[in-house]
Amino acid sequence: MRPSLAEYQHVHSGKVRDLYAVDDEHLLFVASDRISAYDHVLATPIPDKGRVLTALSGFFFEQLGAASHLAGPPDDERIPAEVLGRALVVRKLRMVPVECIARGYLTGSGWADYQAGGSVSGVALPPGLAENARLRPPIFTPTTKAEVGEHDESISFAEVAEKLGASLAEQLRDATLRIFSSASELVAERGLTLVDTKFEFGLDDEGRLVLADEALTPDSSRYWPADSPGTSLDKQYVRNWLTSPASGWSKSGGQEPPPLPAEVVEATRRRYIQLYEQVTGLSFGEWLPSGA
Ligand SMILES: N#Cc1c(N)ncnc1-c1cnn(Cc2cccc(F)c2)c1
Repeated sequence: MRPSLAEYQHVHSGKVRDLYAVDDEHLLFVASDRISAYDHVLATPIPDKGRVLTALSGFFFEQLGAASHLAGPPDDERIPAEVLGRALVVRKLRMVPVECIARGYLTGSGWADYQAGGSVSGVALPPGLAENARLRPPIFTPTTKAEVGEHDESISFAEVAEKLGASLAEQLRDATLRIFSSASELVAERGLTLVDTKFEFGLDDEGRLVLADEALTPDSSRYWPADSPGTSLDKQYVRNWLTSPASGWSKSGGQEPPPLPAEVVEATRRRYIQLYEQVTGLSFGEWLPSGA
């Protein structure tokens, strides 16, 4: 008999994820169907988003072979029925207070930083690069972990080393770039470009570095179709509608975004499922709960 979610102590809620204590050594990492856009958590959930992102994390935790915080299978008996398929049991770690970002392309905030100063998180880049330019080799561009409502701020590798010590800083950089490169190769074989990603790491009781949080989901990463650089795969329908006259909303108006039309919700749901099936080669219809 599975426990109910109410039996677990709520630990933390982010914009789209929730964390509960299972016992002294384990947490329940829950992905919601909430979606954020333009720094707002939208009023309209995307059905199956939490299940898709959990299935993707589980896939990469298994495929990449890196030491991860995963502490049980997707149908672990400790997972309550109401979140089965969108929750994982994970080991409790001492979390490293740095967001570990790898970039294979110059886009998003990296492009903005480059335009402003010719570098990203202290990594100097050649002049004259265009937006979406490929970065060979990929670069490590860490940020702080901002408080709720604040934005993460770029920090240099030297600042990470000053904050955490040179050895741990080097481990974070090496692990981030190694896992990013492995995942990039894997998804490239499936017609996708992994543009950038944010990893979070923790330390276990023996002081070993362990991959935590979510892994290579569209919430922590950018993916492009390999033949269409710059095309967001998951939130394009939402962003296009929100910034179209049809929504009656303005990014700069200070208002909460309006609810999404059903067709935008369904198109976005299908995009998430399509990304999962393209990355994994598996049918999302086989993912939990399937009468588990
Ligand atoms: N992963 C992980 C993890 C771990 N394995 N051990 C200890 N702490 C964490 C942990 C603490 N905060 N977060 C971010 C986060 C995730 C999910 C939902 C939220 F609200 C917030 C992660």
